[in-house]
Amino acid sequence: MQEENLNTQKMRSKIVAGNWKMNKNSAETEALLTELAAKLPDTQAEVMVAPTFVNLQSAVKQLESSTIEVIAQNMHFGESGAYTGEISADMLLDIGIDTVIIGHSERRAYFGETDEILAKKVKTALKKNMRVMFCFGEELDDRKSENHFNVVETQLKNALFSLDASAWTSIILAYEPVWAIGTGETASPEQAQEMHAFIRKTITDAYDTSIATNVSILYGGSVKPANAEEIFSKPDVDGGLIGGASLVADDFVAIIEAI
Ligand SMILES: O=C[C@H](O)COP(=O)(O)O
Repeated sequence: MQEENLNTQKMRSKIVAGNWKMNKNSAETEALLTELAAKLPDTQAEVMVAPTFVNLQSAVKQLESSTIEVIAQNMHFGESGAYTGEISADMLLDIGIDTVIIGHSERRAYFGETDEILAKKVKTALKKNMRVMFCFGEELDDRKSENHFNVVETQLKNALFSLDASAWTSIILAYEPVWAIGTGETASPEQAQEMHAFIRKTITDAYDTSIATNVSILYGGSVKPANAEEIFSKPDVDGGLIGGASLVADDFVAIIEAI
């Protein structure tokens, strides 16, 4: 059993991703990427950054010779057409981006993205052979009423559980309890581990153990240099999706070092 755990641990990637949200103009983006590339520690983890749409293309060019991957914060489910203000999967691919965040709680809360919309986005991204970093997580009321496991299970089921088993090699999960995002509140390492283990069990029930053990599950929500190591030490936590702390090179580097 111990041997099996070691093997399965090796098979899934460790990932640290920085979601810059609506921060950093072009000069600031270039400066932060320059600093990050210079300070990037030796790591087995995949390191990703998600600048704003307008700076994606220059970021890709700037990081051409770096191992840091540039990813997108969002995309539309349509392939092209009359969707004013939106960006398609093909447009991202065209500038060298093949990983996209889908389902961030801010997209759900402020832009009305429902499970149904997210399921369509996931489907389009996978059809285009993109990798999806799918975000989900409960709100404070769900946690208080101890409904958090049900909420998370429903979010996964609605957006992901109709996918073919083969699609799961292109899925990264990011569990982000909404009450811990940008609030300074963090789920305790034990709360994170408890939920991540539940997520793996839910995937095992819906698919099988192999898919569940091979999918990377990141934790997001006020990860900082001070708490990263303890959170990342939990067996079912495979890294983090970092907001605020990814905007400061030294903090992001310290979080990468913690994995
Ligand atoms: O996408 C990142 C998450 O929303 C976490 O943000 P935060 O680290 O600022 O809490």
